[in-house]
Amino acid sequence: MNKQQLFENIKRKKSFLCVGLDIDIKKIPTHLLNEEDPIFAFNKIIVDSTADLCVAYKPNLAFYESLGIQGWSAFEKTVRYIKENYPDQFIIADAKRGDIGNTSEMYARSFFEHLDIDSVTVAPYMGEDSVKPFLVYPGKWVIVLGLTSNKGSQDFQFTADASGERLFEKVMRISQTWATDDQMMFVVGATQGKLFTDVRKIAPDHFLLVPGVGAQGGSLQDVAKYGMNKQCGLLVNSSRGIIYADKSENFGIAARAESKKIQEQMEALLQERSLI
Ligand SMILES: O=c1ccn([C@@H]2O[C@H](COP(=O)(O)O)[C@@H](O)[C@H]2O)c(=O)[nH]1
Repeated sequence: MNKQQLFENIKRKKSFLCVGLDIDIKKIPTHLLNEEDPIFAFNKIIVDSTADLCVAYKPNLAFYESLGIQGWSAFEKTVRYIKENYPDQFIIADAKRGDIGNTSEMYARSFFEHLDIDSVTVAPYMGEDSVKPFLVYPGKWVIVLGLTSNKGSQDFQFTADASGERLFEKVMRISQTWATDDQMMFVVGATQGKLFTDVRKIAPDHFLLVPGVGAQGGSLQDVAKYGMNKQCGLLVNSSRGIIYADKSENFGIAARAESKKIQEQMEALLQERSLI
């Protein structure tokens, strides 16, 4: 999927919502524990309940890997289920990979060849040769950590060099020279509010993956105000706020209601900017 196709999906669905599939076996309704694959059973209901309201799904690998083979199998089944039943969805493997070149090649092979996922998040700390192996797959995306949503983003990402350029700015300025904006996005946390203005000075045309609304308290309105561009340019993720909106057997209905609430706000924001 390229940038224009992603934008077309956003306009058609009036939504730039990404539903985060961060499934903790300790938090899913207990009746599902009788299923052969409780995590997949949970995901199937979440996906079927939300697919018309979002344009992307983001399973975070940590939640699957924590369960060993069973978790990885649930992850693969979930990806295949989405691809077969909702082929217009953009799938993000939130794995935050990145290593020396030959190792990154294996990570890329796993997500882009074995699973044919649309994109993977990558930590850029190890530099160009750690990111490039992900960029040789036509139509696939690398999502580079830019300015993260957590408190610890303050520890390194705001450190400025002698010219005043902050680390997150340097990361985004340099890494975008490795790929086109049809292959690379950046992660920018919803909790960063007004700083989206600074991000847009460096990356005016890139899509941004924006985690941090919902459970982390980031403001969708601020993200749109400071971060939206002429192709929307935003995939805003909510994980816990949607998947655990209700912990009973009605969790699918509640996930849908929560997604609908966010989608309606997104529709209004897209309308305000005359993008739909
Ligand atoms: O800066 C970042 C980068 C990644 N994440 C991930 O996004 C989701 C957020 O989940 P919520 O439950 O909606 O808070 C999760 O997978 C994080 O690992 C992030 O939050 N911030």
